[in-house]
Amino acid sequence: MPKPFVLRWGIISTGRIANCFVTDLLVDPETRNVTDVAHEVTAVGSRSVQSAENFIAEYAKGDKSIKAYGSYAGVFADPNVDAVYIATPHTLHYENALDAINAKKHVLCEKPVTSNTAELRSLLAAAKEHGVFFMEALWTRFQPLALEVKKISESGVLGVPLALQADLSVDCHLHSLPKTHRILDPALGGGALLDLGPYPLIWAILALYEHPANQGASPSNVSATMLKTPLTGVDRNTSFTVTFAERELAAQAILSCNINMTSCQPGVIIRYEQGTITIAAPIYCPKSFTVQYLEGSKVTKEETRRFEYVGNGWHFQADEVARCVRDGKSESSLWGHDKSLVEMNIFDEVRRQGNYKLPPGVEKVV
Ligand SMILES: NC(=O)C1=CN([C@@H]2O[C@H](COP(=O)(O)OP(=O)(O)OC[C@H]3O[C@@H](n4cnc5c(N)ncnc54)[C@H](OP(=O)(O)O)[C@@H]3O)[C@@H](O)[C@H]2O)C=CC1
Ligand SMILES: O=C1OC[C@@H](O)[C@H](O)[C@H]1O
Repeated sequence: MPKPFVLRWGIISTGRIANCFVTDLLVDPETRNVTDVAHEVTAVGSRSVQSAENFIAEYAKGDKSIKAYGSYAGVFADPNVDAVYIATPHTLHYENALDAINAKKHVLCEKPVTSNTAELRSLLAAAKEHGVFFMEALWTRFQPLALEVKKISESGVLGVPLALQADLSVDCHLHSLPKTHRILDPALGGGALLDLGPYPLIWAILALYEHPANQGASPSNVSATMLKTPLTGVDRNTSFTVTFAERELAAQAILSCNINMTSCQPGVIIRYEQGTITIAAPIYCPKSFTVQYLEGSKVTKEETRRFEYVGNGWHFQADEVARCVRDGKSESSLWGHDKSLVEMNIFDEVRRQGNYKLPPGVEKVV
């Protein structure tokens, strides 16, 4: 068997999601039947070298070959790093990703990719100029369950999609959080929309935006409302509808995200002309979905599919990055630049309608 292409990763920051991502990176790809690509962590950068060292000890089994840096710049300059994974709070993604791109590193950047569309456009231009791969880490889109939902959705067995409802809610226990926590701090892009909004939206993008009948059209309308927490003024409860009606498709997504309650089941309902697909919460990493075939309101058949693998689902996006880098691609065909742009355009509009302005100077490009 030919040797797998090995992507050498540098990790930026040592917080919660960086831990999760590295733990999954170190799962043997053969456990998910992947033999063409593999991953190696070669550097970890933190604001404190002690944190980087602790991170390597705890999450990378103390591997002495991994370099610990007390800055992010050290990782960007390291010749043994091919791709950088950025896991800092939302409003830092732009400057961290730009530094990585300027150092000619491929980039996988956590969601939401930037604070706004203008920052994203600036990053895409820089990635093009430096000839590097760039992708938002919308991990859900690469999970086997999502690939299967897309296949059924576009096979035509249920007809075309008409409507979609999706919610992601997490009880963040707001009153116990310090106001400087990234969920509450407006300077870090706090609130429900930027943190949780990508997940209901990813299902709308998969089922509606990507549907062949939509022919790649951007939404024709976005309507939104926000309730803010009096603690710091960030959005606590956000609802938005996204309409796709520019081409052959005429469908609406009703989406919501909340940071003061837990999710309900099912997390996503996609309604087609002749059936429904319901996806179990949590919608960022669902483990099952059910297809109901309908004749009128009568259910004629029902099938539930369940998914299991070693690890927690963050490794599928890493495999995609490795394949794209190996193949010299500038973007993924599963979650390409156009989809991040659709997302950020929608978020800009939702924040505009919800009158949620980030503090002056937080958005680096406007
Ligand atoms: N895909 C997914 O499932 C998830 C994605 N995320 C995304 O990942 C990003 C990080 O979230 P999460 O890991 O939960 O956050 P954490 O607060 O746990 O970690 C963020 C890390 O960023 C670094 N950092 C740099 N500057 C700052 C600053 N001013 N304030 C706080 N931290 C700073 C710190 O690392 P250091 O000190 O080492 O430099 C810190 O540990 C967010 O954008 C979020 O949307 C989050 C959770 C799940
Ligand atoms: O991406 C995420 O998914 C799970 C949430 O708990 C977390 O806050 C968010 O960043």
